[in-house]
Amino acid sequence: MAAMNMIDFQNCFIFILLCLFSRLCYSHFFKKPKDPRLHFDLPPSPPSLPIIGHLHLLLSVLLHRSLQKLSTKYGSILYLRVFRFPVVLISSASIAYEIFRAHDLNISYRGFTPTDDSLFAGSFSFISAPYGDYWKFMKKVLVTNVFGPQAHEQSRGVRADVLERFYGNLFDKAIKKQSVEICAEALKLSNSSICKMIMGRSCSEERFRALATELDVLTKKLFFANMLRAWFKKLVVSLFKKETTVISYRFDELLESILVEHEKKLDVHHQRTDLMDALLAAYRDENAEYKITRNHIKSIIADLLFAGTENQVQTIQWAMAEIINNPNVLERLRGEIDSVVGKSRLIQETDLPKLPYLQAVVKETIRLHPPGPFFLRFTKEGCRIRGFYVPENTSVVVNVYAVMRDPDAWEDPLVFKPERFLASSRAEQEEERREKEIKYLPFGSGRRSCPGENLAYVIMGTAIGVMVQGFEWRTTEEKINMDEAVVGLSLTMAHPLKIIPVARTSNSLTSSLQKCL
Ligand code: HEM
Repeated sequence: MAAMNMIDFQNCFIFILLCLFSRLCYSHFFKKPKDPRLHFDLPPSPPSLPIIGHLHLLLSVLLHRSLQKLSTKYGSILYLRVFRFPVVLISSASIAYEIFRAHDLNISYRGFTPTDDSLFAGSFSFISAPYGDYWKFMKKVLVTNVFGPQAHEQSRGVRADVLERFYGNLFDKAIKKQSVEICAEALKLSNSSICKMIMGRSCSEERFRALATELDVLTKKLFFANMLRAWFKKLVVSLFKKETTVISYRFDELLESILVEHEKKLDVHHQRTDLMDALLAAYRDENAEYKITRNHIKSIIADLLFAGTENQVQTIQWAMAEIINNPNVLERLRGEIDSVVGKSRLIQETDLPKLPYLQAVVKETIRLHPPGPFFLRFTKEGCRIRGFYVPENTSVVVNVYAVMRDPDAWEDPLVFKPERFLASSRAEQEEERREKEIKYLPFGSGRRSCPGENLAYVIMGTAIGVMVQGFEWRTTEEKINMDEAVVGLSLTMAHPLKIIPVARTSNSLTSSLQKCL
């Protein structure tokens, strides 16, 4: 009898558990939330599936293209639902302009859930930080020590050195008649420039590349997790916690040793020479505006390495592919460089203002092939965009790829046409600046836009300039295959560019560069 009672009790307990579980599932997945459309005028929405909403539309390898097709069919502002979590997708230049004009502060947060002790997307990260005291303090430190005009001027020699080595490597390969993997060479250049500017030394590219690739993939997962909310988001993020911790630990190990080196150097020489020194000084300053920790220092360095390297690598690769596929562009570009710089010394940063066509080639490359095809923000409060209501805590995804191929904003949007960025008169330049603000968003917009834009133009411009000035390029195919692939969140070439340099001069141009510096 006792045993029977026990079984009854167990069954009853299981039954109650099942009821509770079904109720939870029902209320989470099936019960309709109070339909906000009854109260608000939400943006249009494509047909969705039960439970998952529009999730199936986001499961695409070339997501930027699937979303672009979706917006062509249903509209430039769309309301999507991932389970019950709202996402607003923006795909036109004019709407993107409107949200940054009218709602910049409201969407100045990326909505990342801090993964506590991690250097990435954690509570120490500058990129993930909400717009507030920490972000403002760090932005000031970054402008003073890396991105501002004075800091830029001071680090010019470092970049010239790296550029010279970049040319030297290519020249070496040309002599040995070896092919060049553009991504690998561009990574050395980009990584060394950024590392030397912020830490006064370079890091091992192999080690960095391995970490950056892992991090890129992880970021994609966190990016999607961040479109979700509350406990569900925490659950998804916790699934990647181990991965995040492992990558973070490896970066931490690398950066802690460099930090210790800097501490020793500062104790002996008392002289600040790079960003890490400035951050250490702030860390030791009792009266600093914001009290930062060692983790803040390592996290911002990791942020800069991550945000500043791969984007440039991909742009340099796409630019060379476009230049080789468009012989008329190559001819005009080389003509401009030869006439301004000549053939006896290597191009340098200070030549760039006199090379408008080179600048236009870089801009047009990023327009057609933005390395980050979309970026994510979060609404803090409900707001109206184009007359539609966008509720609070909605993920706002701007499809930059679609915006910069928007046929309403760009003439021949699919054609590689650097001339579109050439402005002859001052009035035209002003017009171009205004237009650019509206429809050219590869670096984002508003207060959370990319602080590295000018620096990136200089590093990429001189790198592309060197490749065009110093070498002819041979390929095995008649036309370079421009198919796209996405690695992590970066838009890259499906068939990495491998080309053979032939030096245009029998002697290296670098010794003459040294005389100029
Ligand atoms: C081709 C080169 C680059 C591209 C296309 C690019 C693009 C972007 C984009 C789209 C954003 C997000 C903007 C937004 O949310 O509105 C961003 C943010 C950021 N980028 Fe870049 N970037 C490039 C190079 C760099 C470089 C060289 C650095 C630094 C060394 C850098 C550092 C950052 C940082 C720190 C942020 C976060 C800003 C914040 O949260 O306030 N980027 N970048």
